[in-house]
Amino acid sequence: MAASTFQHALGTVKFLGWDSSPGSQNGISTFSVKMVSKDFGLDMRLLKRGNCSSGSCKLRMVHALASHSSVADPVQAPSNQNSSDSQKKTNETALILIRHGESLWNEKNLFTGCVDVPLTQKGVEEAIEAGKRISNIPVDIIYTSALIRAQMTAMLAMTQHRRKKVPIIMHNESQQAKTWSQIYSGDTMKQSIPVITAWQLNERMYGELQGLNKQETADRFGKEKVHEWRRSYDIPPPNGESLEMCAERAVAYFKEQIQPDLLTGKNIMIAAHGNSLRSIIMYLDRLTSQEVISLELSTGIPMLYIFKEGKFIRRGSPVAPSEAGVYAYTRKLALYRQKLDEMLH
Ligand SMILES: O=C(O)[C@@H](CO)OP(=O)(O)O
Repeated sequence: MAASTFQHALGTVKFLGWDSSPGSQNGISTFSVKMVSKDFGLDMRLLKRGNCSSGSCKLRMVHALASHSSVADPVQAPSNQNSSDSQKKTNETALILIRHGESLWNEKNLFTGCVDVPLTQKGVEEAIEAGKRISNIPVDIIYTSALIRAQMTAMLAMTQHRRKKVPIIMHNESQQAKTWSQIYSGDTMKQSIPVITAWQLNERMYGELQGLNKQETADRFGKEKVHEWRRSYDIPPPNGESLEMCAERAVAYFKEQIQPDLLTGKNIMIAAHGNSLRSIIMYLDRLTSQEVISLELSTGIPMLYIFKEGKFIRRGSPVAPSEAGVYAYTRKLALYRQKLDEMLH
């Protein structure tokens, strides 16, 4: 039989054909399928025995196998995993945005931009506190920037999550990195959350201000000039990116990579930066370039959105893991939390 592909919610499943191995004896045929999951960057070849002979039967078995190997949460997450037309159907999913905790250069009041600086002790504590606040909200995929302060924040926050899945950074930078970081257990995968890193979510590149002290720069160039560089929409700092330029790549990435995951029912957390998140919030909340100027984000504060019927509904920041308002708002979130309670008691 010619190789055929099958579209599963988790990725593309490719039927590679019948195997002529000893498994095809005694009327039991062996067939081989390959599953390429977008979520896990997974490229897994599986051998499965089956006794089907018709093409449709084979495809059904391939589907069953793909479902078996999926990262679907045994706690019924508020997603449409059981729906065959989940691509089109209306979903209600959670989107958490979190700016990284305080970095060593935040503490020193230095322009940071794309310089890769780690968290301070306070930043570590902020990330853990943020994790407590979202510990009852489902997370299926994590997106972070390529910078360590956002990645540390995401990882530390997930140590507090009640579902206790393991966040795993996907290494797709080369074929070797991909191959060497593969997971070969479906069960282990079910207990994992893919962490996708993307430079497009990086902080706005601050050009020749990177490494300069913010106060000293204001003293030297004037308060107004520095405020214009920091908070105007379309005026870039010397040889750096304006917020508009940062928004072009961050929002394009959100629309092309993250929004399709939300549409297929995935609950997403994005750990990123002051300006890349301001850009994304401008898109989510339909802010004008005037309105975004006054938007300020604190370090380590998670913000929750519900994605429903193609719209982003801002829910603000859960103040505590048990905040009633968040769970009262959506039945699916309340149900998820209830299942966690049942599972953990
Ligand atoms: O230095 C930076 O990279 C950013 C975020 O800390 O600063 P600003 O608040 O000026 O955009």
